[in-house]
Amino acid sequence: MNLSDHLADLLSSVTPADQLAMQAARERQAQLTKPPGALGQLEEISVRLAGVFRTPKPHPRGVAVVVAAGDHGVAAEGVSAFPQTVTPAMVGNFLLSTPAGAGGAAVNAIARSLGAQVYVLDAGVAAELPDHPQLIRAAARRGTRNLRLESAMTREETLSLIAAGASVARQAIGAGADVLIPGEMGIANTTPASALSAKLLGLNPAAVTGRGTGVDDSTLAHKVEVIRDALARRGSQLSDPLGVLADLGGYEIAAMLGMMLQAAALKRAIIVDGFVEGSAALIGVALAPALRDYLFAAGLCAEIGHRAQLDHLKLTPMFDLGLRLGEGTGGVLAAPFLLAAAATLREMLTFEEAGVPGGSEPALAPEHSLQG
Ligand SMILES: O=C(O)c1ccc[n+]([C@@H]2O[C@H](COP(=O)([O-])O)[C@@H](O)[C@H]2O)c1
Ligand SMILES: Cc1cc2nc[nH]c2cc1C
Repeated sequence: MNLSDHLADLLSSVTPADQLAMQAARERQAQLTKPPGALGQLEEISVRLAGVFRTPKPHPRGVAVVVAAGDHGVAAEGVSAFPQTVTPAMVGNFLLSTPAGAGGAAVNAIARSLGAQVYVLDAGVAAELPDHPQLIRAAARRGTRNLRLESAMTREETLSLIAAGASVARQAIGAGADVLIPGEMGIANTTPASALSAKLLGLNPAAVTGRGTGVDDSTLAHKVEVIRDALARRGSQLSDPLGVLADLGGYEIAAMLGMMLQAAALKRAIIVDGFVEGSAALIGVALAPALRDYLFAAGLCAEIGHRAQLDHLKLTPMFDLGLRLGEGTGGVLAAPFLLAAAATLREMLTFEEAGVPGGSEPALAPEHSLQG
């Protein structure tokens, strides 16, 4: 199958969540031993999980994060607080042996603390990466082109990274993941993420461009100008979301999009971590609106454009810890909320089952009805 047929196939497999299972879950939530609504946001999460897993008693088990790494030609414009050499060095860090286990980065430590699997994908790092048995190679090119001046990626490269992301999602799901977290690492990637967000949301670049790794005021102003120039090229049209991604995106963003589409096609829950992940999700819902049913927002991240992304996606963040790291860290932190929400629906007893007074009266069967 060629790559564009592969994408068309994936898009047509992304179908809406199961409304009947959601309705049954809502009814069950109303009978569980707690005041109505007392589990707050966990209740809506549990109902949405019922829709994803197509049962009023969902039982998601494995959690996996895939860290896709890529470099960006636009780094040459001086839009990051860190040099591009940090990207391959961090890929090394994701894979390093440490006394605690594999990987010395935040995502490794957080994933270990919660029992989540970590996969590492070279989506297009600029430097040659040394071989490592756990490194999944998918680079179509060593870093994107400079999006200020030209299209960052070709359509073929974009399709190839979407397919690579889909493939690693199948691998993770095959190994037991029911909750998939796309994560990323790539110096300068908040610039493409901001450019994509400005374009897709129709917002002024200044409204969706933040400090990323922590750029100062003058670098932030320059970053906004770089994004304005990129948009002024008019290299793509909103009616062609794949073209927009190729024009303004990044290889790891395309890979995360592929992961999301594949996980949704296989009816798994997807946690969307931060601002860079959010930009992949915006392309995803433009291509396949039903993708939204499978997305769960982790926390609100510190990038100023994140709120606008989540509003567009109609997703509610689960916490606000001021995270601005990336790597899928917030997504991994959010996973226990999903597992716990599903457990309430699956394992809590109803008022009737537990013999607790105060539940709503079950509807009278017609043969017992006073008028019957
Ligand atoms: O996704 C986010 O919310 C996020 C917010 C701020 C920074 N990051 C990470 O920081 C890097 C991009 O920042 P920058 O300043 O180089 O564009 C990249 O490696 C991302 O993983 C990620
Ligand atoms: C050290 C470092 C680690 C990161 N992880 C994700 N983005 C990052 C950016 C930097 C600079």
